[in-house]
Amino acid sequence: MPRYLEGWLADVVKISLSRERINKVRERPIYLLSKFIKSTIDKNAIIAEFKRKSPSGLNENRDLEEYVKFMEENGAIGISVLTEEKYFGGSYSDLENAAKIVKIPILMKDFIVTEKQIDTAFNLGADAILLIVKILTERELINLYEYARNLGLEAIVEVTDENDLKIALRYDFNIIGVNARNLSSLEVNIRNARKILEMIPNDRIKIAESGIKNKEDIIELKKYGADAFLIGTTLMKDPNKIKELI
Ligand SMILES: O=C(O)c1ccccc1NCC(=O)[C@H](O)[C@H](O)COP(=O)(O)O
Repeated sequence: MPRYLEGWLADVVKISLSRERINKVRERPIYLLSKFIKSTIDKNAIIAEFKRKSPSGLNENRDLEEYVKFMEENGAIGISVLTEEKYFGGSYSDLENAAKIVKIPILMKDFIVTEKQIDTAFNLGADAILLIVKILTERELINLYEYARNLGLEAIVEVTDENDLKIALRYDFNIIGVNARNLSSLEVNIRNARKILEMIPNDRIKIAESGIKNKEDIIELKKYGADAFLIGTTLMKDPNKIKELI
């Protein structure tokens, strides 16, 4: 059973626990996110996120196919697709549709607490999944990580504070996401994210997530060790921004 949670997080985990596995034969090769990030030298490694709405108040209904195609054509090295339905307006069909279009890594962005969700990610063509330290027990985190790796998927292990990071660094998770957004209060604290980034050893791939608005934010986060940048709201509001952020 995931960790004790309150409010919307408890609700979103309860929904995750009951989501059905989608049984479908995977139709695309696996594109390793770690490889794409490590081989990005001449530009910023941007993972462009598709999310229609969010608890923080985003509400942007764009054409998914157009968005993901545009991001790939303009240099994004990955796509994050929200598949959580209630709070983010996402769906498994969004993931399936994105997988038919792009030839760059796709992250299934959801609140993953079951193996069924990881099976669905693999079957629908995702290349990576998100494992959020804040909502999982350590045993669940390890088990789900190994389950994903056994399918050939990579996992971004997401931390939001020093306690989460202390847990994540006990294991050899090779991709760590630092979310500047507090998942309960929704407050975005870039300063805190920079402090967490600095605490991560350089043998891990570090992804800065949330609150990235402009090139200055990227330059600053790079100074603190970020290798890649997961950007949703800024790009959903104005996809052309990718041209100045890349
Ligand atoms: O986006 C939200 O409002 C949100 C609220 C609570 C938990 C997670 C949330 N979003 C998921 C994410 O981590 C972000 O979508 C992602 O990091 C991109 O953030 P942003 O560029 O600030 O949209």
